[in-house]
Amino acid sequence: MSENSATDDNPSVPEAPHQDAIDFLGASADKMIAFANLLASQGERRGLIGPRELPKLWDRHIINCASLASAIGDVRTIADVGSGAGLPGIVIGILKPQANVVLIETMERRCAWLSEVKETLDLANIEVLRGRAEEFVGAREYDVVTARAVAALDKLARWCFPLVKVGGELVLLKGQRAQEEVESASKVLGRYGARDVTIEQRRAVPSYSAATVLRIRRGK
Ligand SMILES: C[S@@+](CC[C@H](N)C(=O)[O-])C[C@H]1O[C@@H](n2cnc3c(N)ncnc32)[C@H](O)[C@@H]1O
Repeated sequence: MSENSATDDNPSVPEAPHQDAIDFLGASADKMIAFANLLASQGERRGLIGPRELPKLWDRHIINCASLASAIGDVRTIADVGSGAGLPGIVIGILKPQANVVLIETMERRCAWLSEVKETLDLANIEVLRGRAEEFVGAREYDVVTARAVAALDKLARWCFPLVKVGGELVLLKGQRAQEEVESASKVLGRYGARDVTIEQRRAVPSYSAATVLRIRRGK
């Protein structure tokens, strides 16, 4: 287990996760720390994460995504659209080894990164698909589709709802304007019979920040 701590001299060393994070992660802790360390050592050079984000890697990124993962029940199939550095897709894949987690990402070099992380951490439940979410419509449907920082909700719903099974859910990390986004996207949400819309401040680990999680169920 890593004993690293962030220092001004070496910003590529992430802070060590708090003890309550280790407790929350349980059997997933070693792989999550290994993922954080990969991001810290390669993320900036590979254009995945800004240098100023590194000291906040656990709070703003890993635990933020873990809070979203904690909103997802025991489902079999999950797709994360626009995974980028693996946020939240890799975090979900580590926390939910029983689920098949598909990472849909359009940029080739980000897909290369995601595939390397999958191999390095031996994440057999993760699959990386290169392309835009819209290109995969009709191929498969998922119990849950997730996304963080990819697009505004009206666009995201158009791309992602066709990938969600009827009765399944979109589970999104959003900002403070989540409610406004829901109102602006009402037309497209109506097209997919959206129901059970909830916006929740979710904090998987008490000593870290809460995440704004928006959930919308697909109707008929
Ligand atoms: C701002 S980054 C966010 C990455 C990551 N979700 C995060 O929170 O750090 C947005 C990512 O979405 C990808 N992307 C944008 N539109 C997409 C689409 N239609 N289908 C799949 N990926 C998309 C981009 O290539 C980029 O990697």
